[in-house]
Amino acid sequence: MHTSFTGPPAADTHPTPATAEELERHKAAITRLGNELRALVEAAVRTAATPDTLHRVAEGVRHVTGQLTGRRRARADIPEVDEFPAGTRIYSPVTGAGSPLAPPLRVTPTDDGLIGHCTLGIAHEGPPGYGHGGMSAMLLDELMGRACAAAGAPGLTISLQMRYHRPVPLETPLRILARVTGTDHRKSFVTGSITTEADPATDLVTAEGVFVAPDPRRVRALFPGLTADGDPAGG
Ligand SMILES: CCCCCCCCCCCCCCCC(=O)SCCNC(=O)CCNC(=O)[C@H](O)C(C)(C)COP(=O)(O)OP(=O)(O)OC[C@H]1O[C@@H](n2cnc3c(N)ncnc32)[C@H](O)[C@@H]1OP(=O)(O)O
Repeated sequence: MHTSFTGPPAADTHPTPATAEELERHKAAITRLGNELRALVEAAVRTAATPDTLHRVAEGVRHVTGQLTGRRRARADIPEVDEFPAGTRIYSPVTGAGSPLAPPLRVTPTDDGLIGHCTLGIAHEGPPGYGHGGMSAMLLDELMGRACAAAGAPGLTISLQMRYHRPVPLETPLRILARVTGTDHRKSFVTGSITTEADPATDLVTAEGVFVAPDPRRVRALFPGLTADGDPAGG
């Protein structure tokens, strides 16, 4: 068992999945809820409904929220369905299928790094019709961090320099690239870019980052949810 929970177990909660099949079922259910929540967020920030309707919907959402607060993971616990640090982070605000905050970014390897695909919605808006600059930074920070992990040196961002060349259009398929360009002991130097799928030659945003693999003696203190061999801890 990987994940620990706080609070009393509720009768309507599923026992912690143990088999690969149960994990897949759990991931599918998390993903389905994430899809519905993303649709709700998008509808909520786009709607022109009346105040009465908004109050009625808010009441319904409060009721739904109450169904998910019985059995919860603690702050530092790593969900059982996750592969930390290089793989699935199902509640990541960038790549997580289960997070209503995530576009989500779909990541695949390239010859020399990673490529990500996503489409930003109106919930990610900065200037009218365009993506928030913080969203661009979040997409790049995540993919650049994942590129370090894919290259065998998972690390945390110590510096991220952003250049915003052109606004990033909403509701337009995007292409995000990340590549490790060099290393120095525990530091990795990484570049990244955002373009549209339709025009991959025109950089909208570029970034340069430095990531540091934490001192191994600090990893347990930083991530108490990991065991000594780097797997999520039991709980
Ligand atoms: C199994 C293990 C997995 C672990 C890896 C998990 C990765 C999981 C990936 C999730 C996917 C990505 C997600 C998106 C990326 C985020 O969003 S990360 C969140 C934002 N970043 C942070 O919160 C990092 C905050 N900073 C820190 O906690 C500490 O600086 C660190 C990164 C743990 C390094 O601490 P440390 O291991 O004690 O390093 P230390 O020995 O002090 O320094 C090593 C070198 O780095 C330099 N350095 C260290 N920190 C800094 C700094 N803040 N500023 C400037 N230079 C610095 C030092 O000067 C030193 O350089 P040299 O003297 O060798 O030239």
